[in-house]
Amino acid sequence: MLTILFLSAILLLSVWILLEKLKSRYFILSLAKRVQTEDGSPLEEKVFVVPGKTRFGNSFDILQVTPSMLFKFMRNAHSKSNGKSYLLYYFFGVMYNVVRAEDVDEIVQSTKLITKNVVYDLIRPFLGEGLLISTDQTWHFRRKLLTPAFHFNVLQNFLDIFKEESQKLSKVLQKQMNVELELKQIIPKFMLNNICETALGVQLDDVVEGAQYRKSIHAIEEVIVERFGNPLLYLEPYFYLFGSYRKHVTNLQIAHAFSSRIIERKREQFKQQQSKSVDDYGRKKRYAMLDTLLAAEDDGLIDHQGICDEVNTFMFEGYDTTSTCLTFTLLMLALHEDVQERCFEELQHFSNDDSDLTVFDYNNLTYMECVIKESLRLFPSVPFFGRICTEECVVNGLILPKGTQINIHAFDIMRDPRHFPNPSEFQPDRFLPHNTLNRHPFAFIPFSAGQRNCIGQKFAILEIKVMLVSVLRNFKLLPVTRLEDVIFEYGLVLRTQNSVKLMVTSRQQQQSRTL
Ligand code: HEM
Repeated sequence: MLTILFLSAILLLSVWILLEKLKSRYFILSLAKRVQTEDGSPLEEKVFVVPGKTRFGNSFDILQVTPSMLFKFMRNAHSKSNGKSYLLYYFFGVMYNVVRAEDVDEIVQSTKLITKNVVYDLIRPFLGEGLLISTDQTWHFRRKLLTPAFHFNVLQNFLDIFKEESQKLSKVLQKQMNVELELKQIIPKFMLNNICETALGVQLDDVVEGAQYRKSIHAIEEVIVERFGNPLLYLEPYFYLFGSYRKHVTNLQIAHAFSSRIIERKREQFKQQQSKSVDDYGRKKRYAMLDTLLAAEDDGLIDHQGICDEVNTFMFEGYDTTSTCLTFTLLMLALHEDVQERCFEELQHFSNDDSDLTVFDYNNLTYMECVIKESLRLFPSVPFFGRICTEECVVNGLILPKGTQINIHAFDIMRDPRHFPNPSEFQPDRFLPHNTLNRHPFAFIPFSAGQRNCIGQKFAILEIKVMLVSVLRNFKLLPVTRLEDVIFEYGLVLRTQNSVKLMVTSRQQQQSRTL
């Protein structure tokens, strides 16, 4: 009897020791491997582990949440972390959330960490293996192929198109002076026209077509966000049975049919112009984005599906991000009359006729650029971006198990008071050249950083400047939406639950009234 008791005690002790050992390596109830520190120091010294609501880690913390609840959940986790980057444990894996500029460096500079994480799997049916989502050789090859399509010389050719659209925008505003304007009903149309006519080289003369595309993108986004907030919907069969599967498929068809029609139209034009692959001086022509892809197709370097994926990626990336940026910049200008006036004054140093302005003139609008950057700092169109560890990797002194999801929260990083004192205040002067000298290189990352940074950032800044110049010359912006009433939410880009509104009034009338 004694022997049996003794043996049972030994067995229990062994099981207990084994479990303790396992517990230090694995989060048993989450079926996930734990993050360890490289130097064996306590994990809490390097990173904050967000306590879960149940014994299963954070697996049940964000089931069936709305996009705004999810946004709030992440901000709450950040506020609890005391400025440290933080870990969330889910079933089968861990998520490393980066909220410090100092922690960004090793991730974006790593040649191993270029694969996007599970969030992007939800976008894959829409954008396929386009530049945003693809990885390894496909990504390397396409990035190299498309980089020249964003060369300065190519951007220069886009200037007239941007100016034309900015004038169209001003005409629309002219008809709606002194009434409340909902910016999302106005801005996106012109930004979609811009990307279609520049990068893709096709004019959107059919207005209904563009409107339908924008509606379909919105519907696709709604479904993606619904899945994003409920991990069960990541599972295809569950999504098929209980999610908005039909809505997803119908709208994908509309969006893909739209981009296919654009490719077909351009293919016709391209065949006719193709005979001339050098310019008048005998130099190899630099093509805009879709021409580059069609030329590569001729050389057997990309297939039709590849072109579709890239066109979808560029149309989406090139229109929703810039619409969001312009919307928030206009809002901030309306709310800060002094900043608006300084921008207007800066314009007085340039020709009064927009058609005379060159790319160099737009580059020299230093203060306006500060305003755009400060708006992007506070309201980054892409509030976070992700990577996955395709193998175990050491980052910032942490051993991240294979499969770790990494999210870099630009939204939090760019509101870090160590790099931006009084971070909630709108202070464009922070970006004047002498004020940026000693700033951490990854404190301001609205376009991401490293090799997977935004290929279209120069395009975006030029485009937004051209639109702003035309608006500010003609109108004074007056506030309607107050910042304290804005409720942020996650979408494919940063969204607000309520509409962003402002009013415009004629600048000439205003001036004659004050004289
Ligand atoms: C204010 C406007 C914009 C912002 C804030 C922005 C931001 C970003 C960010 C943060 C990324 C990295 C995303 C990630 O890693 O998940 C990115 C990537 C990308 N952006 Fe932009 N973007 C803007 C405008 C544009 C425009 C105008 C275009 C095209 C004309 C464009 C095309 C792309 C593409 C193709 C990628 C993927 C690049 C790669 O992985 O190689 N973006 N952008």
